[in-house]
Amino acid sequence: MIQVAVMGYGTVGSGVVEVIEKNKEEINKKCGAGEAVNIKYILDLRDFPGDAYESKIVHDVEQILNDPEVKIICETMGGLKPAYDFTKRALMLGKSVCTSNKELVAAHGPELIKIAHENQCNYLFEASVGGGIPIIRPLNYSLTAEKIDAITGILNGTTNYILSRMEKEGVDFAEVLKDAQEKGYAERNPEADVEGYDACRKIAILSSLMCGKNVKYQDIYTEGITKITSTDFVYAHAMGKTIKLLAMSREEEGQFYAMVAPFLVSKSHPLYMVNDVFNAVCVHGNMLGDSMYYGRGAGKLPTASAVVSDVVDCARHIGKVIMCFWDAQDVELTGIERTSHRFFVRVALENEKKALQAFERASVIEADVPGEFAFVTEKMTEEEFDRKAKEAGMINRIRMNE
Ligand SMILES: NC(=O)C1=CN([C@@H]2O[C@H](COP(=O)(O)OP(=O)(O)OC[C@H]3O[C@@H](n4cnc5c(N)ncnc54)[C@H](OP(=O)(O)O)[C@@H]3O)[C@@H](O)[C@H]2O)C=CC1
Ligand SMILES: N[C@@H](CC=O)C(=O)O
Repeated sequence: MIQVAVMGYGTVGSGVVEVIEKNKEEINKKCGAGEAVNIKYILDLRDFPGDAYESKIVHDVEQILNDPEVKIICETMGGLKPAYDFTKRALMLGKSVCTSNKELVAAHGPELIKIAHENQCNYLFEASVGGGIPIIRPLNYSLTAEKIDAITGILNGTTNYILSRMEKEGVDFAEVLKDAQEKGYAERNPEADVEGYDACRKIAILSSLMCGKNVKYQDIYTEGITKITSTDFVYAHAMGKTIKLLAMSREEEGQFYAMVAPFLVSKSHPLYMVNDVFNAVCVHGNMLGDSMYYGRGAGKLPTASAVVSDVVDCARHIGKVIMCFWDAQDVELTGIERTSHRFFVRVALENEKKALQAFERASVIEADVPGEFAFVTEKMTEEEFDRKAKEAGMINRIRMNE
C-alpha cells in the first residue's frame, strides 16, 4: 500500500480524493508492482462534518510529516505560505510532492526539484499549467529530441471563459467573473487571473522547461484583460477575429522573449477555436515543427486528474529520481520594446487626423461604433508604437497575433 496525504481539501484537493476513489482500479493497475494507493490523511484548516472522508481530516501538518508510511503528498493548498515550508520539509524527508500550485512552482521550482532529487524523491507539477492538459510531461519526456524555440498558449481558464462569454453573449465582465468563481475556475484572489499574473507564472514554468534554465516570472511583461470591452469584440468581429489572452515565449538567435497580453487572433489560427474554460498550448520544435496540446484548463476534476497522474508517476518511482531539466540559473529576457507586431488602435473621432499623422500607413477598420475612429497599424516595434500612440490620443490598443 502506498500511503498518500492531501494538503488542502478545496476545489482541487477534494477532486484528487474523488479521482483516486472513483478510478482506483485503473490507478492501482498503473502504479505497477501490485501497489495500491491509499489516502491516509487530508490536511485542511476546516472540519468537514458529514464528509465521507471526515475521519481522515487532520489540522496539524506534523502528523503527515512525522508519519514514515506517507510516501506521496498532494499539495493543493495554493499560495506560498505555508505551502513552500511544508513542501520543502516533506521533500527533505524523502516524501514526493505532487502539486497544482503554480505560484509556488514558478517562484521556487528549481530549488524544490533539487531538494527532491537530493533526497531520492520527486517534485512533480503537471497540474500547475493548463489544468488537466498533459503539457509538463510532454515537455519533459516526449519532446526530448527537440530544440523547442517557441511556446504560445491560452493558459488561463478563467479569462478564456470570460472572453468567450463576452464575445458570444456581449455580457459584462464582472458578471462572468462571478460565474467563473462559482464554477471553481478562478483563483482565491481573481486578480491573478484577470490581470494575467496566473498566465505569467504558467508561461514562466513552460519557458523554464523550454530552455532548461530559470525564467523569472517577475521579468515577464504582463497585461491582463481588464481593459477589454464588448466594443473591442465589435471591432474583432468586423475584422473576422477574436480576442484571446495569450502567453508566449520564444528563443531567437540566443535571445529569449516572453510576454502575456490580450491579442487579436485570426480565424485561421489554431487558438481561435479554443473557447470557454479550455486551454491550449502550441509548441514549436526545430524537428517536429508545430504541435498543440488542448483540454480543460481549470476546474476540479480535470486539474485533479493531472495531480493524480503525478501520484502514479511518483508511485512508480519510489526511491528513484524522475529527471527534470530546470536549472536554477536565471535567463536574461530581452525587453519587449524590441518585439514587433501590428496593433489595432481605437481613438476618439476628433483625434482621427492626429492618429493618421502619427500612423501614416494605417488600415482603417469600419465597425459602425459611434464617436470613434479605429485602424490597424503596420508592423512596428513596441517602442515605436508607444512613441506614436502618445501623439494619437489613443482609447485602447490590442496587439495582432499574425
Ligand atoms: N481551481 C482550479 O481550477 C485550479 C487550481 N489550481 C491551483 O491549485 C491550488 C488549489 O486551488 P483550489 O483548490 O482552487 O483552491 P481552494 O481555495 O478551493 O482550496 C485550497 C484549500 O486549502 C486549504 N488551506 C489553505 N491554507 C491551508 C493551510 N495552511 N493548512 C491546511 N489547509 C489549508 C483551504 O482551506 P480554507 O478554505 O479554510 O482556507 C482550502 O480548503 C492553487 O494553487 C491553485 O492555483 C491549479 C489548477 C486549476
Ligand atoms: N485560475 C486558474 C486555475 C487553473 O490554473 C485558471 O483559471 O486557469
